[in-house]
Amino acid sequence: MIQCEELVKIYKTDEIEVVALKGLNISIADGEMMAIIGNSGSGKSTLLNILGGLDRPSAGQVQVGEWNLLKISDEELVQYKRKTVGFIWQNNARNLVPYLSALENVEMPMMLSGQYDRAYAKQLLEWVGLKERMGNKLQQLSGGEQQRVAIAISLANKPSLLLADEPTGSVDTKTSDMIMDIFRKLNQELGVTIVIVTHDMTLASKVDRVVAIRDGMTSTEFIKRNPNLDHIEEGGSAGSHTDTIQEAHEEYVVLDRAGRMQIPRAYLQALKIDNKASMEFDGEKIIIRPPKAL
Ligand SMILES: Nc1ncnc2c1ncn2[C@@H]1O[C@H](COP(=O)(O)OP(=O)(O)OP(=O)(O)O)[C@@H](O)[C@H]1O
Repeated sequence: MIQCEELVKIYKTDEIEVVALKGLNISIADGEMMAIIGNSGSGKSTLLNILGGLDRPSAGQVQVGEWNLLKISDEELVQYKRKTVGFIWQNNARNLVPYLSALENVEMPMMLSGQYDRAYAKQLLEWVGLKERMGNKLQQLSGGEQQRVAIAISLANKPSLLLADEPTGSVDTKTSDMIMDIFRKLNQELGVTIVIVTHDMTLASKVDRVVAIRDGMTSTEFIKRNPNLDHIEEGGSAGSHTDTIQEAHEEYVVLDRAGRMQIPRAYLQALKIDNKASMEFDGEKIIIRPPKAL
């Protein structure tokens, strides 16, 4: 579904240039539900905004389904945003209207795109557990309920890709679990591809694949050892909220096509490796050491 190669994003202001993505590679399969983690400023939102068509890449390749987002025209981009992609933010105040009901909020984007369908709007609100509250005005709903309205809105145009930037950032654990359950249901029953950007490791540990971004590039990847654990967890007999990524997932370092990889700064500092290292292949493994003293 998504293929990014050597993706670069440069923000230019009057004085400075910020290189937010520095040749990022990532591919995400059709129907996958995965998470992206990384420190503040590592480029997560920049990547998500590019994938959502909210921002233009500076160089590299980025393909989402049939769309080449580097070459896409402005008119096509409007179509892309309407038809292919749905977006959920941490703070949804900007795309919810407080004096309209939950149902009206979901119907509005449908009207704007000429695909008005009240029955479907109701069905979406039922999906997110708001059947009884759909007539309530947004301002009468709790933060977690509003977030679920936002999820229903993001699905109003039947997107095949759902992008969520810190979707559980401002809700409690119970609502966060509920939102993850909704995502899983959407993913499994409707086949929507879901990409979640998060700081929340508990949430990240619930998806099959987690990709870490460091300094504008993908650095490590965590793959769940037993993808079936989630289903057991739903029944309440396995898994727990204290699951960390390390417990449930195997960690791999990401290599790009040219064989480049990122070595964590902490390792380099511990070994006092600065701008070069010695590398040795012993037939089984590769050993990286500080350079020999000359
Ligand atoms: N519109 C912009 N203009 C200039 N620089 C920007 C802009 N947006 C982001 N940046 C810079 O690009 C880099 C990556 O930012 P980004 O928001 O993608 O990080 P992030 O990983 O999502 O961080 P956070 O977890 O704090 O949201 C940062 O150095 C940021 O300051």
